[in-house]
Amino acid sequence: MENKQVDVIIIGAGPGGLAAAYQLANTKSVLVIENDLWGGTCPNRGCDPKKMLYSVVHTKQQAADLASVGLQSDSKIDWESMMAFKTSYTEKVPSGTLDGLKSTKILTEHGQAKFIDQDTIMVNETNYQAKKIIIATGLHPVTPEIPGSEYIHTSTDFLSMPHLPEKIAFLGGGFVGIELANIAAESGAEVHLIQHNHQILKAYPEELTEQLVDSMTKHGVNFHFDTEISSIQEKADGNYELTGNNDFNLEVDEVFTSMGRQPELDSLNLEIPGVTFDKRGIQVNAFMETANSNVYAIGDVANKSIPKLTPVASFEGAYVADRILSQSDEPIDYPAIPQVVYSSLQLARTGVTPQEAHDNPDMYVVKTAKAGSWYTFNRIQDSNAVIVTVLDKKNNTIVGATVLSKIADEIINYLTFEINQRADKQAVDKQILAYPTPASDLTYYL
Ligand SMILES: Cc1cc2nc3c(=O)[nH]c(=O)nc-3n(C[C@H](O)[C@H](O)[C@H](O)COP(=O)(O)OP(=O)(O)OC[C@H]3O[C@@H](n4cnc5c(N)ncnc54)[C@H](O)[C@@H]3O)c2cc1C
Ligand SMILES: NC(=O)c1ccc[n+]([C@@H]2O[C@H](COP(=O)([O-])OP(=O)(O)OC[C@H]3O[C@@H](n4cnc5c(N)ncnc54)[C@H](O)[C@@H]3O)[C@@H](O)[C@H]2O)c1
Repeated sequence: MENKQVDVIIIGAGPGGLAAAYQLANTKSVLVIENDLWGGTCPNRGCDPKKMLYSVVHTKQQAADLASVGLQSDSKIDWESMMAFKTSYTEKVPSGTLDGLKSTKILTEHGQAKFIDQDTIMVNETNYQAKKIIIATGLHPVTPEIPGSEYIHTSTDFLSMPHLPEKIAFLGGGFVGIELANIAAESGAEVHLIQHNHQILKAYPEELTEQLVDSMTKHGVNFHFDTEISSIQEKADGNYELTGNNDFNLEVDEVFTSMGRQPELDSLNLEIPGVTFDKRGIQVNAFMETANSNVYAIGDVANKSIPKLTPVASFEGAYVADRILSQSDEPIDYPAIPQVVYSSLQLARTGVTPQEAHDNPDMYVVKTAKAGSWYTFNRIQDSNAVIVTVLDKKNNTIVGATVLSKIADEIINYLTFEINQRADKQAVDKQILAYPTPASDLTYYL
């Protein structure tokens, strides 16, 4: 057994771990340990491959919406070519990430990391000791504990499926279920989305999630609300029979879990450094320190009521690196965080929610714009566009926004920027922005 010493060990080479590693690498000796794909979830089996498939699907959906205004097209998705396009990107991610780390003189180990002492990690028969250790091991999909659970696939399997099955079920209508159901249905599969209660995407206002359900239904997704699957049986023809409450019964070619993700903590031996955790992740304080102040947890694996997203993981990685370099004595301070669900319509939100605003009428005003007939949205036949803004009564600046539109991703970024800049109408009106664009509407939101 070899023993080595470094300044900082980072477990997990996803967006969180990598952001910390690069920021530390100039002045510290850094070891990054990864047990699977270099780059982590987002570029290998999350955001990036998903959005490549979505780009193709979304263009088809936009073309169909413009049919009534002169666009004649009969677009069809060829799953195999679309997957090849995705793979042309993802196949280069692990080696590209590893090359990047090596060229920055960051030490790397491929293998399962585990604590064997408060400050020592064992990987591949080597013990590495460090003053500071950062855990950035992310999440993995939850699978229900029901008979037949071994037949259930995950989002990772979906994003590398060589062929599109004819009939698919997704268990759970959160981010993953909604986004993948849209891709599968638009690509030609019969899609069933099973949600155990009455609302998909519970963090969003119900009026808007209902509109998204209407839109997705028109695009071929079959929703089954208040339905919980209790068993899955393999049939003689290789199909799967799903059985649930209220006599629910459905036969499909493939079934995917999309009912949430849980922290990746297996075999880390967290009791050795005294790091505490629960089913929502590793407990951290306002400095991202765990119960052992020399061990940090960042990104998806940290138990925080902050959206679990790539830019959040990178933000936390950079923050912890700053702290280790003694550049920051301040608790982590998040700006407004935008979240977007990419489906037949995009549903996005940032900052103060309409619900929080309704609960605090002395502080906030809520403005709802049914914007389908505005020039920007009419031009792209986005007749369902809704923009809900929350304004701070004191200074009339935007502090929150929720957007349902085909271009909600773009609009929410502008609004997030306005929120973080605390821009009032005067500040926005001082800008000259290209016209006609979604940004040229910014003045109307104030
Ligand atoms: C289908 C899907 C779509 C998504 N789409 C978006 C999106 O559009 N936008 C967005 O912002 N976010 C999206 N996300 C979320 C995003 O991928 C995560 O928030 C982000 O990857 C979190 O980064 P992380 O560094 O915390 O963890 P991860 O990226 O999960 O990286 C953790 C790494 O740690 C490794 N690891 C785990 N245990 C060990 C161990 N014991 N030893 C060594 N290595 C270990 C893992 O193999 C992994 O590579 C999506 C997620 C999924 C699943
Ligand atoms: N566009 C994005 O930013 C994006 C995309 C995908 C994933 N993500 C990240 O990944 C995380 C995980 O996404 P997710 O969709 O797996 O989880 P989620 O928590 O967003 O959604 C899970 C859904 O499954 C439902 N559910 C739970 N148990 C069920 C059961 N037994 N039967 C039927 N439905 C059930 C829940 O009510 C919920 O609607 C997200 O919170 C997000 O941070 C982000």
